[in-house]
Amino acid sequence: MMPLAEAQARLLANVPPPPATERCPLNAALNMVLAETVTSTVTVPPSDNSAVDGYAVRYADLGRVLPVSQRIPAGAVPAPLVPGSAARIFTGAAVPAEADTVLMQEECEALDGQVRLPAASSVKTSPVKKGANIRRAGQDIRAGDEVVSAGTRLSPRHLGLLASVGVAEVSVYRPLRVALLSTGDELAEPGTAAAPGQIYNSNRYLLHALLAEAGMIPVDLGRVADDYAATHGALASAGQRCDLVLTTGGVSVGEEDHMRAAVAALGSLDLWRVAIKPGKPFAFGHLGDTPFMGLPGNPSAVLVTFMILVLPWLRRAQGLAGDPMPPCVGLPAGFSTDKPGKREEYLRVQVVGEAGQQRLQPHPNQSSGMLSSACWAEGLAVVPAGRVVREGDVLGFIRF
Ligand SMILES: Nc1nc2c(c(=O)[nH]1)N[C@H]1C(S)=C(S)[C@@H](COP(=O)(O)OP(=O)(O)OC[C@H]3O[C@@H](n4cnc5c(N)ncnc54)[C@H](O)[C@@H]3O)O[C@H]1N2
Ligand code: MOO
Repeated sequence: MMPLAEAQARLLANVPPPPATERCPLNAALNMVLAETVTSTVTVPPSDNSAVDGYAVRYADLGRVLPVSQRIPAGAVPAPLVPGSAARIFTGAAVPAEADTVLMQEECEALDGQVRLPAASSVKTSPVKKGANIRRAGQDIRAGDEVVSAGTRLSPRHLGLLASVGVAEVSVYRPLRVALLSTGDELAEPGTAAAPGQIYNSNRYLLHALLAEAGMIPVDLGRVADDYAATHGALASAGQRCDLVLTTGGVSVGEEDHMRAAVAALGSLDLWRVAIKPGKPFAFGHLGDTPFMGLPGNPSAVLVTFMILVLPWLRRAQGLAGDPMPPCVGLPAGFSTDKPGKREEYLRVQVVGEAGQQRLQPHPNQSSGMLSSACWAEGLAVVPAGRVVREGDVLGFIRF
C-alpha cells in the first residue's frame, strides 16, 4: 500500500502536456481553462464618470444657485463645464472637463433652469468632499493591464471581466474527454427494474456529473460484465477515444476482479493500492499511451478518490495553473478517535456550531458503500494516517 502523498506525487509527475487550444466565444467558455493571458487594449472606465444621478459642478461653487448649462446622459460626450454653471448628469455619464465634484440630486434643489447647491458642510448625510461621486477613468483596468492569466478556469466573474474589456472570444484548452466504464454483474440501470441480487448503478451518474462540473467531457461507455475478455475488450476500445479511461469496480483482490490484469495486458499497471480510506484499491496505469485510473466500486470511495486523486490530475492535464489539490481549511474536530489508522481517512462531515465555534461532526456511518452520508455531509475531514484525534484538534476540511 503506497502512502497517499507518494501516490499523489507520482500521478502528478505523470501528467501529459495540455491539450490543443481552440477559439471559444465567451458564452461557451464557462469552466474552460484559458490558454493564453488576456491583456486589455482599453481603459475601464474609459473616462471619469458619475456614480449618481445629480449635478456636476465645481467644488468652489457649493452653496450657490447656478444655471444648468448642459444635460449629460450616459453615453454622451460632454462639453467642458461653463464656469459658474452646473451640468445635469446621470449615473455612468462622463463628467465634463472643469467639473471636479458631482452632487446627488437629493442634496440639491431644482429650480426653473437653475439648481440650488448645498453648502459643503450642510449636506444631510455627510459633508461633501471635493471629487465626490466621481468614478475615475481606469479605476478598474488600464490599457495594457493583464486581465486574466493563462491557466485560469473561467468563472462567470472572469467572463464578465473579459467582456468589460471588449473581448468576444478567447483561446482555451480543448476540454478533456474522460471515458467512463462501470464494471459489475450486479448493476442495474436506473429506470429499469432491478432483478433479485442487483443494485442500481450509481457510480456512472456520480462520475458523469463530477466530470461535467469540472468542465470536462464524460464519454459514457456504459457497463461491462465481471469477465476478463469483456473487460479487456472494453478497455481496448475505450483507450482509443479519450484522454483518460476511468473505471469503477473490479480493482480489488477477488477472482471476480479483472481490471488490473486487463490493464497490465493492454499496457502497464503503474500503481495499485493507496493508503487512503475509503479508496484503498485505487489503480493507475496506461492502456497503450492512454492514462487509466481504476476506482473501487464503493460509491463513497469513488467520490473520495475522484476528489483527492483523479481531479488534481485532471486539473493539471487540462492546463490549469496553480495548486491542483482541492482547497483545504483547518477546523477543530467535534469528535475523537481511539486508535490511529494505517490510511489517511476522509470522513464525511458536517460543520456544526455558531460562527467562530464551529466543529467538524462526522456522519455516524462512514461505510464506503453508502452515498446518503455524502449528501448529508458538507465536505470531508482529513485524518492523517497514524493519528489519534482528540476533540478540538484542528483537521483539514475540504468542502464539496
Ligand atoms: N479480501 C479483500 N476484500 C476487499 C478488499 C481487500 O483489501 N481485501 N478491499 C475492500 C475495499 S477497501 C474496497 S473499496 C472494495 C473495492 O472492490 P472493487 O473495486 O473490486 O469493487 P467491486 O467489488 O466491484 O465493488 C465494490 C462494491 O461497490 C459496489 N458497486 C460496484 N460498482 C458500482 C456502481 N457502479 N454503482 C453502485 N455500486 C457499485 C459493488 O456492488 C460492491 O458492493 O473491495 C473490498 N474488498
Ligand atoms: O475503499 Mo474501501 O471503500 O477503502 O472500503
